[in-house]
Amino acid sequence: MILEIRDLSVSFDGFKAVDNLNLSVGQRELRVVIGPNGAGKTTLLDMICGKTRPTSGQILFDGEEMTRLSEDRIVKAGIGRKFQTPSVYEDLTVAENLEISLPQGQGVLGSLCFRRDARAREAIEAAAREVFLLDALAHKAGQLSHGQKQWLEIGMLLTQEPRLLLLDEPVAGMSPREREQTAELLSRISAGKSVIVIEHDMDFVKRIAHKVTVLHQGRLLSEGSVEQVQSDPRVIDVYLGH
Ligand SMILES: Nc1ncnc2c1ncn2[C@@H]1O[C@H](COP(=O)(O)OP(=O)(O)OP(=O)(O)O)[C@@H](O)[C@H]1O
Repeated sequence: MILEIRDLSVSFDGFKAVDNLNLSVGQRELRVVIGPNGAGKTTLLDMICGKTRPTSGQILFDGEEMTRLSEDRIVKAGIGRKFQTPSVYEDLTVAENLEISLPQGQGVLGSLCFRRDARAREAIEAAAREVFLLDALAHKAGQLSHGQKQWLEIGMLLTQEPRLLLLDEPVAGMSPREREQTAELLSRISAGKSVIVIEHDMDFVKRIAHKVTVLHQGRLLSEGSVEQVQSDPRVIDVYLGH
């Protein structure tokens, strides 16, 4: 297991947004987290990446306790997070956006060493190719479609070579074609890393999920294959039946 969450809870002014949650994610697993609005999905990812501090419980990444580490340390440990709205630098090109996200010391700008320069270029091109943006390297990020911005942000995360990627509704606002490409991208990524995706679109969930976790009111409601959770009466009752 790359991620083990034990008895995790967080309260906001006495309200339990995540309540005694246990969750394990395997190596090269693509896990999808679903559940109604307010179920605690985003809060769960916020705790894994260190943005929100749990009230109690443990988050073990590759056997190491992450619970009290800073967001920076958690990124360095190998956990990358993408938020719901893309946050790319609109005035910079695709290549520049990818470059500034390279791990420290690898950037082309200010680099005096030719070989390092070439390595950085290769890393930028590899990331751009991976997220379907090789032909757009010189374009300003502000000119990209919403879906392409989402891909650029995934590319920026990939340059940091995370071992666990956390994605909050990665296909929101994407065209059908972009969704298809994103499904392909996520399958490729999960051949080498673990991925946790929050998603509402069940057709997309069916295409990508190895396993699904259903949250409701901060608790684990159901877990299993897409077919298993889709036929679970509790899931139909609180989520899929609506
Ligand atoms: N910082 C905070 N302070 C107070 N309450 C919060 C905070 N963050 C989240 N909550 C509450 O915790 C609950 C869970 O929110 P969360 O955003 O994790 O749900 P979600 O499952 O991601 O929902 P959605 O599908 O709408 O994004 C909600 O009731 C929300 O209002």
